[in-house]
Amino acid sequence: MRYLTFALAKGRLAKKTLALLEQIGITCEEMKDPDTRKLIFVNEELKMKFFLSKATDVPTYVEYGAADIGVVGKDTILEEGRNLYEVMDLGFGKCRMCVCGPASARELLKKNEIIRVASKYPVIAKDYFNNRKHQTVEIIKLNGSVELAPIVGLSEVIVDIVETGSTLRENGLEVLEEVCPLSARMVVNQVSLKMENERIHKLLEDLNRLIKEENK
Ligand SMILES: Nc1ncnc2c1ncn2[C@@H]1O[C@H](COP(=O)(O)OP(=O)(O)OP(=O)(O)O)[C@@H](O)[C@H]1O
Ligand SMILES: O=P(O)(O)OC[C@H]1O[C@H](OP(=O)(O)OP(=O)(O)O)[C@H](O)[C@@H]1O
Repeated sequence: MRYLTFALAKGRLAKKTLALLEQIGITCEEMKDPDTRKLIFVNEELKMKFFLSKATDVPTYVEYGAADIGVVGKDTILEEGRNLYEVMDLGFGKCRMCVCGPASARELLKKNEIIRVASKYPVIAKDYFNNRKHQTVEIIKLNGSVELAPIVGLSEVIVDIVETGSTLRENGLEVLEEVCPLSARMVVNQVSLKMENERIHKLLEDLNRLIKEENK
């Protein structure tokens, strides 16, 4: 039997991803060691391999088949635009992609004026405003602390993730429009879904059952 390889996003989603897999009997003890510098972990019994990578790289590993299965946020899937199958909403890591800014920016969005939009997610931001043909926007790519942009005058608004809303509140900003809801998703390589159909379907069935029970 060949190994089934999982690419998991490190960071915020990692802990819950590992906990979810553990609940359906997919474990890898070695991976839990916080001091390990190892990058890939093997469960010989299950014939499975696991690695954690930067979230934005998960869709790349899965598209090329270096991983059969990936777990990553919907935001990353949309931004990376890779060829893969999104097979399941895992129901954790819930947040929203929003257009945010100071309350005064509301008027600019209504008036269809030219606006500058700062974001870590230039593709999502561009797609969102492209659908509004009447508004011209300049997208400015940032790599973090995006809320700074309207405060220091880099942009009028931002497109960013909002979870609790604390970052916005503490910086005098608010949600102006919602782009889409987000959560962690399972993605599968297109060839693997055919070649490893049985094993992947069993995994999806187990996860579905678990998620349904948890939501009861
Ligand atoms: N409050 C939140 N802020 C950001 N991402 C969140 C939040 N809640 C859930 N998520 C999910 O977690 C993922 C981000 O995880 P993480 O914060 O580890 O990465 P990151 O900050 O984008 O990475 P990096 O620090 O490498 O830029 C997002 O892709 C999103 O799907
Ligand atoms: O609504 P909240 O609960 O405040 O969460 C949202 C904030 O968290 C994320 O930033 P992160 O901590 O990943 O830092 P970054 O901005 O440097 O990416 C996101 O980009 C928002 O800034």
